[in-house]
Amino acid sequence: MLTPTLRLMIRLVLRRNLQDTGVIPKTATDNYYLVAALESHMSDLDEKQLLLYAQMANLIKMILPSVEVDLREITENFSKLSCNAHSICDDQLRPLGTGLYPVISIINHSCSPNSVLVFEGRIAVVRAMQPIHKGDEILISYIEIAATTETRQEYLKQYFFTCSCLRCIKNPLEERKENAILEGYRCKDHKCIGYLFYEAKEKKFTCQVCGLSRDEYEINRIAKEVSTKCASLASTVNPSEASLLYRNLELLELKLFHPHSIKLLQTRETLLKILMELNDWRGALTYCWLTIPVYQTFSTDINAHY
Ligand SMILES: C[S@@+](CC[C@H](N)C(=O)[O-])C[C@H]1O[C@@H](n2cnc3c(N)ncnc32)[C@H](O)[C@@H]1O
Repeated sequence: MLTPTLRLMIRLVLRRNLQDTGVIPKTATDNYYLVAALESHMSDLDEKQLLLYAQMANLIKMILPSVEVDLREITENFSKLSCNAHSICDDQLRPLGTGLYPVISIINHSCSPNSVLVFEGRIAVVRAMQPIHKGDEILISYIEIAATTETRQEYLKQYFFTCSCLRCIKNPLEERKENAILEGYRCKDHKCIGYLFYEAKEKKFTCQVCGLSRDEYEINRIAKEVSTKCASLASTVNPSEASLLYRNLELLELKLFHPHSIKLLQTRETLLKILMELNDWRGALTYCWLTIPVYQTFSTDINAHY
């Protein structure tokens, strides 16, 4: 089966061919489709990526033997596609394919964006997530924003730039705070959403908001239970059974992780998908609401929340 990117590339090659032979007219946006960004990025591609693109270009030559195919141009275009195309998802967030939208392609990235790209069918819609003042740049995130700076920079390598948004250039203390929320533990007082720093000398994790501590032994014990539960989930295929097991995992993770941690978010997002599969829309909506505060935290100033 052809990948969405390959299918899109075949359509672009055929379109270009039909235009070059005068069968269909050229349009004003044609040149824009694959020139946005990446003109200088070919030299940045690592060998493995270049080889993959070259192999895919060869595949197109085999699929379209009667069409004149410029291998270098197609290799370059694959690379441009990877920077400019977007995955189209349905309203249940299932990937439907890949789309190239000339106007959307000019929107830059931020790890704390003011807008989000969503799809209504095949129509791409950019929605503001907060008031945007006249003259402000509209920014979306190309990647999952519930991730540490290190992980986000890793994800962004495929777009050939180093992000320097406010979230990426914060000071070491702010960085530690964000990591303690995303990958750390929750406060002993479940009403407090403070973040915990590890104190090696005393082998304890102390909440930086209320001052309560959790000892390392207790944390390790629950962490072990969580990983045992996660391992037992791998063999589950039945959605009803999976929903029960994931709810148990969620309850256990709630005792361990920060309420806005990536681990808890992932468990809740999995539960959301399972509940949609079970047509339990009320349950799915509840989990949808539970994921929102995590994203709110990172699309605005983190200090406003903790
Ligand atoms: C979809 S295009 C965005 C539009 C592009 N800046 C342009 O002028 O056509 C993606 C490319 O834009 C650049 N880009 C996007 N966001 C950026 C950011 N926050 N900092 C630096 N470069 C960025 C990168 O080169 C990336 O590969």
